[in-house]
Amino acid sequence: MLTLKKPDLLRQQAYLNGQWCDADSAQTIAVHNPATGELLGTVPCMGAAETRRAIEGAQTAWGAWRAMTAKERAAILRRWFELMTEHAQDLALIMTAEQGKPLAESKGEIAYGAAFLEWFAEEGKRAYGDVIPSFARDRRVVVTREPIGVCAAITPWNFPSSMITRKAGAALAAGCPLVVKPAEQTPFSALALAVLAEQAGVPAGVFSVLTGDAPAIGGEMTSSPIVRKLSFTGSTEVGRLLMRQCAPSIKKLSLELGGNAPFIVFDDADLDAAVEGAIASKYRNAGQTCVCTNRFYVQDSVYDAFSRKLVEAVGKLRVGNGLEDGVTQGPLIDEAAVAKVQEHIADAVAQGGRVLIGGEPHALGHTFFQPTVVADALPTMKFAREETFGPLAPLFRFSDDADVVRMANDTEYGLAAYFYSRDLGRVWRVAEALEYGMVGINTGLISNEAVPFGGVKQSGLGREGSHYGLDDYLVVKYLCMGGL
Ligand SMILES: NC(=O)c1ccc[n+]([C@@H]2O[C@H](COP(=O)([O-])OP(=O)(O)OC[C@H]3O[C@@H](n4cnc5c(N)ncnc54)[C@H](O)[C@@H]3O)[C@@H](O)[C@H]2O)c1
Ligand SMILES: O=C[C@H](O)CS(=O)(=O)O
Repeated sequence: MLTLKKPDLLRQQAYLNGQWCDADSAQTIAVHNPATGELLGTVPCMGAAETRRAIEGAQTAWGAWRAMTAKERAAILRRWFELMTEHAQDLALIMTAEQGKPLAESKGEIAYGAAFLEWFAEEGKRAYGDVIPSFARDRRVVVTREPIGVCAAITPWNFPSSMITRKAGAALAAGCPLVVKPAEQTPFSALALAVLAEQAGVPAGVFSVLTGDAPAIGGEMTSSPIVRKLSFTGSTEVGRLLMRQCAPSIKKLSLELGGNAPFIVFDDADLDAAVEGAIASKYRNAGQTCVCTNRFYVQDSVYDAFSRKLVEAVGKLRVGNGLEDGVTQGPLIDEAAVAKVQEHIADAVAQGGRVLIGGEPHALGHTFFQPTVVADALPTMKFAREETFGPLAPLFRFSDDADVVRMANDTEYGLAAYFYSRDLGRVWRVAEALEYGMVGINTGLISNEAVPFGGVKQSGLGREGSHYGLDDYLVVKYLCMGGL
């Protein structure tokens, strides 16, 4: 069982309109530790009725929340940030227990997630409008930016804390209340955020966390006329479904969806730096991030050297329970995730792919999997088109720049891309030709609260973080004052 300095951070009730409560049906969902299979606890299995109450509570709370000054809202968000920072160790322990990532990565996510509260506390004070030179002598034109209203959010298991604060920070700073449904695999991180939100002074109804039946809760969020905006982070498949469900009520949408990131190593790359970036962008969270590299393209003349260096670095990764010191790769989230990785490896080998390291479930059992590198990858292999979402690095060869850019862009996704080159002209040409929302150049780590995070094509809509992220929770109002 978890030993926390602040034991009441681990809640087995949902947080609705300032109250901790069970499901109307008293039904619960069990939550297990993916590293050990042990039962961590249960959370309420809520549905449409509880969701409706949370949305109505948010509508009730909205008036007073939007009437606060941006500075007053900022003070509460800042306090929430401070409490997250103060309790980072406990929050990280909860996250590693329910999601599996190494404790160091969990601590990193808590700091990253808290930073969105800190960032948007300040950004909310800069929701500037405009005064536009009038089109008539007797009129004056003013533009204001106002909170869109009650917002709903549905978030994934792979970053169970920061994917919530990335939305909550922007929504609350803009003056909007937010109702959140976290992933069923990782509810405790979300509920711990609610404990600290309550302590920070977030008023009842401004931030609620529902756990339970995803289609029922999502169905209410997407159909309620009170909900003006939905922010979703998760798979492209579910994103499409939610987009369809929101269409009848014309909700504003933020969609942070799937990816299939290319990682291009040109012949003029610093290979040691490229390997460091490859490890960071491929094996973080055991390959379970939306911006993880899914395809490595290595130029012919450096293919063997890069492959050798990468295999050497992958061999140093240590697989184990994320609570153990020195572990750098935890388990995958569930058996389905393991099966997907095995399917992609088997498909590649059947087409001539060569496993250079790994390739099998780890001897630790459960959902641990060996960090894997496969050489001689081909465009006909499944990982060329499907997001693996696991610790598998396929190595494709390429000859010239135009060819590799074409291959890199040959996907319905467009979230993140990476490449290594030290030729300035090549850097600009390739950066401008890649059809992605985010491009890492000579780096494998691009995420931060101050940058516009998001994709193009079927990786989503909108941006999170940065000053762009606030726009998604505001609407523009044009005031025309006549008779002057
Ligand atoms: N672009 C990003 O920022 C980002 C971040 C994290 C994860 N992802 C993507 O998410 C996927 C993996 O995460 P996942 O397995 O949690 O995704 P998922 O789409 O299966 O689940 C995400 C959330 O949607 C909920 N959900 C599922 N079906 C639903 C329904 N019918 N109605 C309402 N809610 C529903 C789940 O309960 C969960 O809370 C990957 O494709 C990954 O690339 C993207
Ligand atoms: O899985 C996608 C998240 O957005 C991860 S991160 O923002 O790159 O940390």
